[in-house]
Amino acid sequence: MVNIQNLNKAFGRNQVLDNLSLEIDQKGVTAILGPNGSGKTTLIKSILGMVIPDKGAITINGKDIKKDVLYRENLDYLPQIADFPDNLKVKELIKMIKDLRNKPARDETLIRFFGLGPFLDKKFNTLSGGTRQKVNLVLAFMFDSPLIILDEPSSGLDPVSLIRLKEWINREKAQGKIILVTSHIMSFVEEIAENIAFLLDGKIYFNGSLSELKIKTGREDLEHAIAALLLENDHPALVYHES
Ligand SMILES: Nc1ncnc2c1ncn2[C@@H]1O[C@H](COP(=O)(O)OP(=O)(O)OP(=O)(O)O)[C@@H](O)[C@H]1O
Repeated sequence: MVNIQNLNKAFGRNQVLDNLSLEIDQKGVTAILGPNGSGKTTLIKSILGMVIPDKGAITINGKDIKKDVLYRENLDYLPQIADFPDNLKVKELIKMIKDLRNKPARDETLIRFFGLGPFLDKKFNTLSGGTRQKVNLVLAFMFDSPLIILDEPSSGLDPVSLIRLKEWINREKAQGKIILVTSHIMSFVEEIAENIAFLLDGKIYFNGSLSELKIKTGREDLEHAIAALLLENDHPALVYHES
């Protein structure tokens, strides 16, 4: 269970997270949604300890993450933009991460699942964007952690790979894991997520099930439900000026 209490984070004068509180105790997928720049990645990185909040507390399974750095042993993360050493082959990269974590890994199963066999001897930085994303997915899923955080996991994937990703996420859900996902692809979110946390202006504007969100906004699909939330709030993300 992830509990976030009164989190504040500013970059200079830009107050990105403004006393944000959120409790994620449901197993399955919670999608963290919000307009560009609303702070989704900042929130995720705060959970990961990669961004240090100005104020507030985060606990995972009741333990304050500031006091227990080992919590990251049981957490896996897919970054929006992965930055790996240049010139490493895919198999060397996977081995490096396995050596660093020193835990049993399901890399072979995942390599087969995402069809990465032919790319193992290629250098990571020479791969196409979608193939790189599949390597990132292998790295994110291979340690079988109970908490998985995926920042834009569908980015760059072709339709077949996207179906595979949804299949894999469903497998993880069936094992009772907590999965946090950000995505701007609402059809993807609608297929995988049970819960929606919607960020606006540094706060959680909506937190509940997908069906509650649709009922609240009177919309049948997530895309229109989100647009209705922004409209309700007269949010600048929906204002278009012709110049
Ligand atoms: N390291 C940083 N230094 C300064 N400003 C930052 C930094 N990281 C994020 N920001 C700012 O914080 C705000 C929120 O950024 P963040 O990446 O968390 O948004 P997001 O909701 O994930 O956006 P997107 O949907 O575009 O990925 C933005 O205005 C961004 O410019």
